[in-house]
Amino acid sequence: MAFVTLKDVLIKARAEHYAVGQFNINSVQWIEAILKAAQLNQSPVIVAASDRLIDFLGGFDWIVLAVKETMSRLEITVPVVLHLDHGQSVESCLAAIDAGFSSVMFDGSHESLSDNIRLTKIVTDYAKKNGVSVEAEVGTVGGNEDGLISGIQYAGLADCLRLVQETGIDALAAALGSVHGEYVGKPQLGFTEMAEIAEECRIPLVLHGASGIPEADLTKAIQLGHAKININTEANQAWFQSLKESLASAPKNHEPRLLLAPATVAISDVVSEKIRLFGSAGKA
Ligand SMILES: O=C(O)C[C@@H](O)[C@H](O)C(=O)COP(=O)(O)O
Ligand SMILES: [Zn+2]
Repeated sequence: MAFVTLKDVLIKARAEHYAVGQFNINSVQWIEAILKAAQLNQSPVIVAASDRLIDFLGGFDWIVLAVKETMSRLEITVPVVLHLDHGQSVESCLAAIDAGFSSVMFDGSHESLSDNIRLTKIVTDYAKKNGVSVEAEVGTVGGNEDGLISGIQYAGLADCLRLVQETGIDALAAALGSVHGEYVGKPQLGFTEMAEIAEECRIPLVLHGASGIPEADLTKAIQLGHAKININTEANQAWFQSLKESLASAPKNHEPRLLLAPATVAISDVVSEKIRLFGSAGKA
């Protein structure tokens, strides 16, 4: 079964005010867990590999093969996007496209706006020729380093408009106060700016760093135009918690399958919960 693109799933999601979840893979276990949850809930899904983990995961070709094989083995019928998350260079994005990813994010958020636009445009030109969708970012999503939140830089409307209009991207990650990893304190999302950017840019918005954001804020973000929501940390925390419980309950067990099978179910449960919250269940 072929992968679909962000455009295939996000335009409908934005129009009908739900969001499609992006769930990151951290090993083959995650692939199975995410696909099973999407199929169970009859939801479109975005399976993402973060650029920083491509080598750890076995490389672009292996990831494409592994996701396709798992879809076939599990008889997955729901729409699946295979997305490169936080592509760190033009070269990475082109390599992902050549390997068969159906979508890429070019993360030029640390570049000047003009370089971000210039590099994103190289990616969109190549992606369009290959029928692949592109996400790009303006502003900076914060990070949690040793319990300190830093690096949040809110996206401005004028910058968002330029990036969208000058590159032809399919989805826009406008950083509006969210943070990758665990939050310290309450997230401060810029809802006023969000409404304005969604209204003016007219393309689906992407929310990075969605783990730990209260449900009401996520629902509001969806109503205001977010059609793609990224979750990684909460699935990893569920995996870790399950693994700790397995180790504690049978400390002499060294059989990986017995330790990891419950953890796969724990990931799946988080994905199912998010799919229902985002309103994409039954939208496949
Ligand atoms: O950790 C990664 O490399 C992927 C994440 O940045 C992902 O794009 C994301 O935004 C998820 O955020 P989280 O749920 O706060 O981990
Ligand atoms: Zn992210």
